[in-house]
Amino acid sequence: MGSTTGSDAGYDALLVVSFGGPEGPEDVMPFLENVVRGRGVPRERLLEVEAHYQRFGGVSPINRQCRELIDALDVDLPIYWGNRNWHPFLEDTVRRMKEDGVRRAAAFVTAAYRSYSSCRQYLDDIDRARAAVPGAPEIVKLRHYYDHPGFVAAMADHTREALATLPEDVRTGARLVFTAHSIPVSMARTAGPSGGAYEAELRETARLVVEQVDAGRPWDLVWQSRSGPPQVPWLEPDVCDHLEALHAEGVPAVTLVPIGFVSDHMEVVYDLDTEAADLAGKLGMPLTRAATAGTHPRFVSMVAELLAEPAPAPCPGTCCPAPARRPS
Ligand SMILES: CC1=C(CCC(=O)O)c2cc3nc(cc4[nH]c(cc5[nH]c(cc1n2)c(C)c5CCC(=O)O)c(CCC(=O)O)c4C)C(CCC(=O)O)=C3C
Ligand SMILES: [Fe+2]
Repeated sequence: MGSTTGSDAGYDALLVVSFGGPEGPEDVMPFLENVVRGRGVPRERLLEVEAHYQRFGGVSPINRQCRELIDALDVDLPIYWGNRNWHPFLEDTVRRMKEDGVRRAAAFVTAAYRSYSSCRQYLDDIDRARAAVPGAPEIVKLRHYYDHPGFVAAMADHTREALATLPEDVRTGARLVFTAHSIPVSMARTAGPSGGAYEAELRETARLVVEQVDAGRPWDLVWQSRSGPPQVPWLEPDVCDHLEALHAEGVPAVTLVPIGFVSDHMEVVYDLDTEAADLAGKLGMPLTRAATAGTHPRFVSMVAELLAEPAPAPCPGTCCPAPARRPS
């Protein structure tokens, strides 16, 4: 396993860590129960989300996207893959890594920004999986890559392509609307080492993308896929409310850029391509959606570049704290 990639930091394997998603109708409810265990998501919300998955035959695009990314990666290390919420589960993968003799793996997490859900929770998942496997390998989480030139270049290319598919007469006036998964306001406040990192990092990535695509074009950052009980405040505005507001202001067209997701998820194919697209149709407002980073060559090469960096310092234990667990 003498490798060029990652040899400085001494890795002998790459572990891709993701959220996981169902791959058939029977998987949907058990998957959702894994996601929301102890998190106080109301039953009605769960049934609503179940229906989104069932519209697509119970299949989320996320696992396929993980497989495609892994196939596209060009690294001189064995690659493993483990998820938080669905097969292949992280714990099973860590067990296999141990059996294969892996000693020190780098973890690439398919979430680019800092928050409890997108950083600390993955660190906790890794710790829990290691604790369940005696002799488990050391696992070093690679750094956050929201502002990495590879991620930015991929999203800039995809944004340019989506703008170019708008009808010509509305293209010049079209607004770029960046979207990310909403999180509770309390979680946003405590994101990162000094708070507010989730929103600040998303804004920075959006700014870098706009700079490459069309500096000076107006853009917004809005939120999608709100969950949780209605009395708990989450980041706003929601993308659909925002589309209505833009339409009322006379904005002639929109290109949505799901900057918060690194590949297609149910949130992208349902909340944007179905719900937001239907709304735009009703409003008579042309809408296109930028592809996620997925297997864009610059995003793929970014992973190898991250592996070649010196091992990052671990997140301070105080950053991105877990929210209080609520019974559902
Ligand atoms: C910040 C963030 C990311 C981005 C970072 C990352 O990528 O990790 C993300 C990704 C994802 N979220 C996903 C799915 C879900 N998220 C939920 C619920 C929640 N998400 C939250 C936050 C985030 N989520 C939060 C604070 C909750 C409330 C409950 C809790 O505190 O955990 C629920 C429950 C039902 C509902 O929607 O209410 C589902 C089904 C999928 C898979 C989709 C697929 O199958 O394609 C992916 C990639
Ligand atoms: Fe963190």
